[in-house]
Amino acid sequence: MAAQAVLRSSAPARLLSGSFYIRKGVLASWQHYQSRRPFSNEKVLVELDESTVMKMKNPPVNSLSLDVLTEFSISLEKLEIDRGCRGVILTSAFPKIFSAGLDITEMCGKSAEHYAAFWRAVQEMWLKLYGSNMVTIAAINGSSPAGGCLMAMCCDYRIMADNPKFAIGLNETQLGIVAPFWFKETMVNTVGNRVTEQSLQLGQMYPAPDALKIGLVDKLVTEEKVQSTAVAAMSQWLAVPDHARQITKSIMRKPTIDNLVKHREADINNFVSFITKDSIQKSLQVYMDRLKQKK
Ligand SMILES: CCCCCCCCCCC/C=C/C(=O)SCCNC(=O)CCNC(=O)[C@H](O)C(C)(C)COP(=O)(O)OP(=O)(O)OC[C@H]1O[C@@H](n2cnc3c(N)ncnc32)[C@H](O)[C@@H]1OP(=O)(O)O
Repeated sequence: MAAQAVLRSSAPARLLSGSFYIRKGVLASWQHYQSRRPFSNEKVLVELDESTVMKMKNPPVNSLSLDVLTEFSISLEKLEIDRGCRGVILTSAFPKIFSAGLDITEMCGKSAEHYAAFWRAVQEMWLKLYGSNMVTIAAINGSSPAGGCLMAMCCDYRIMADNPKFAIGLNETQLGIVAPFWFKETMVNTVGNRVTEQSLQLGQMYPAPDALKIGLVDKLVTEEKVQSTAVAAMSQWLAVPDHARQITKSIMRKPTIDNLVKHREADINNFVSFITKDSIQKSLQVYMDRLKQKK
């Protein structure tokens, strides 16, 4: 129930409305006490050290299941209303994988109701992360296809491990599926229209050095330095006055966020009717089989 309540709230209220600050003020004292402690969730760890760090921990590859997405949105919401938290670093608890993207098993052989709930959770994660008032920095310590790339692109700044074996991109067409309009818009806002058009059609995954070249990530450092570099970048971003940075972020992102909010239900219906097609189910199954056979 709690998860559903959070999933129904909408992120733009955080980024775009003044009422957020009133709410923050009222709740500040107990929340400050509550949320300065690390949260012990199962699949999304929140560590409150030098910087606040959210670590995805869903073995083996941090696929984004309904559970993970729900836990992620709840954790981010908690941080969002915590006056003591102005920025968050998003990373993976596992070396070599940031996130394998959406959990393909959530999109195979399930009911239409399940697909609708799953897609709502994907949307909610995006609304909360893309619409966050906090400074968000992705510490990409491994590969990051599709939904993993989307999460990274939602952040304000991206640091990736400098290893050509790690790749990032929206590879949906390689699975026989289509990146929805708001994935596309997030990528356009990150790397521009031409690169997005080509990347999406080809389902292109970019090894880290190429990702830097096209601006999909902002900085490459050695694997060991990804997190410390994120902490250093965070202090730089936090040196800017919050109100000015937040309003600027809102000006940049509001049209994209509004577009999904406006078409949210239609987008869920589109997803359900797309994913329930026999041909799409077959494509996903073939892709999963191939993944399993590659060993
Ligand atoms: C009109 C238009 C309407 C549009 C409507 C919308 C249409 C739908 C939009 C859907 C958008 C989808 C977004 C996505 O994110 S889809 C997911 C894409 N992800 C991938 O392609 C990644 C696949 N995985 C990999 O490439 C590798 O696993 C990876 C590089 C991440 C790691 O490699 P590694 O060698 O370390 O690990 P394995 O490959 O051996 O994998 C270990 C086990 O994990 C399973 N696995 C991997 N990825 C996933 C996944 N995404 N979901 C579920 N399970 C996954 C893999 O099968 C292995 O399992 P077993 O150990 O059981 O074999």
